[in-house]
Amino acid sequence: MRLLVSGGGTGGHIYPALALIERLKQVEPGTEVLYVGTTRGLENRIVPDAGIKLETMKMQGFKRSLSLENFKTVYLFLKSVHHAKSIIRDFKPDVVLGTGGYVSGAVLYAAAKHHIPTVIHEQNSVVGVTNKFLSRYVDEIAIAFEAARSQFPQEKVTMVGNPRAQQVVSQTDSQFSWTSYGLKDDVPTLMIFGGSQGAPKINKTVVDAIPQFNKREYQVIFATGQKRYDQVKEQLKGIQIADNVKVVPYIKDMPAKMPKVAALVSRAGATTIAEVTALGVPTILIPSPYVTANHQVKNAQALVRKNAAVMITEDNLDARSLMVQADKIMENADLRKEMATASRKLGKPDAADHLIKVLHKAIDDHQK
Ligand SMILES: CC(=O)N[C@H]1[C@@H](OP(=O)(O)OP(=O)(O)OC[C@H]2O[C@@H](n3ccc(=O)[nH]c3=O)[C@H](O)[C@@H]2O)O[C@H](CO)[C@@H](O)[C@@H]1O
Repeated sequence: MRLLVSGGGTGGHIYPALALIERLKQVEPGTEVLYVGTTRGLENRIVPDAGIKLETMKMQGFKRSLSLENFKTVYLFLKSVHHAKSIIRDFKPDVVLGTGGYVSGAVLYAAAKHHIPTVIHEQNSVVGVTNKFLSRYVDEIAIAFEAARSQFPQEKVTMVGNPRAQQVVSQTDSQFSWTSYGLKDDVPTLMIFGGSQGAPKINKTVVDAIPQFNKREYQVIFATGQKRYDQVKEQLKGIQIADNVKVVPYIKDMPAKMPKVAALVSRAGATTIAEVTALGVPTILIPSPYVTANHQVKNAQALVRKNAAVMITEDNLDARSLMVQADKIMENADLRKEMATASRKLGKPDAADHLIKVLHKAIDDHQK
């Protein structure tokens, strides 16, 4: 298959695309892939790291208020559609997949106008602006939460889950060892990160909690977000960090590591949730209050209702509330087992295979 993929800005849109590509290359070894991203998003690091060819375009989002910047946005969008058309002419894809972010808006719109089969993947329960716009033009829409179905033209929708779920469950036998971080393999590990970019409030709270984490029997791996690492190091000045706590900018190759954590503290982004439910990782979710229609709270509630996770709202987050929940879970293996079982019931560990079927359906329907 010749697959053109576009999704950008943040890890939650990029990792599902990469997981799909990895699986597609396994089942269809002749697959050729080209990825189109923005010049600024996380894809600039993550996509080439995964050995996938990346083309970039300059994009920006709309401002909510009327502003001159919006004219620039429209100009950049039209320029990107033009650029995307030339990429499509050169690459000649069989199908184009969009996983969200402004860049996928331009690429999928151009592909649909070119009569190339198109599929979008929506990771969230509340549909993103770009996918909402594209839903009129594309052939197929793959979703990961049932709640998204009614927000799209229903005849195009198929439930697939999130391909990243399949990727993490396929690596549960990885050789990864916590000793590579200076931690131990026989001690329960609590992993902490605030989404793919880190979250200042979570970071500050963890910094405040470090004197207590230092004294625990469990160990902690804390990723601050690449861009926020220097700020956290500044906050950490004068605070002692014991051997059981490690602070890093970013955790690469999460599919090898997440199966080896006892519990996770994180934002409630859709891709993170797909990973933890596929693996059954007990989770403390701190939804971002800065996202469209508060969708992370809805993501989190789906797990909390089934006792697969606990939620701390950002309003109630401080070192004390974090430690209460962290200790409750990390110091009780039976509770972790119960949460893991509940979480796994919500997982969709064959999502990539389902999405591949949808790609083929789009191709086949065009040949009819
Ligand atoms: C602020 C914002 O707009 N957030 C959105 C964004 O979140 P965000 O990009 O944070 O996405 P998710 O939480 O869904 O995914 C984060 C991804 O990054 C990985 N990871 C994280 C930290 C790290 O050090 N290493 C690493 O690999 C996680 O394992 C996961 O695969 O996209 C999601 C999916 O569309 C949405 O649900 C979120 O609401």
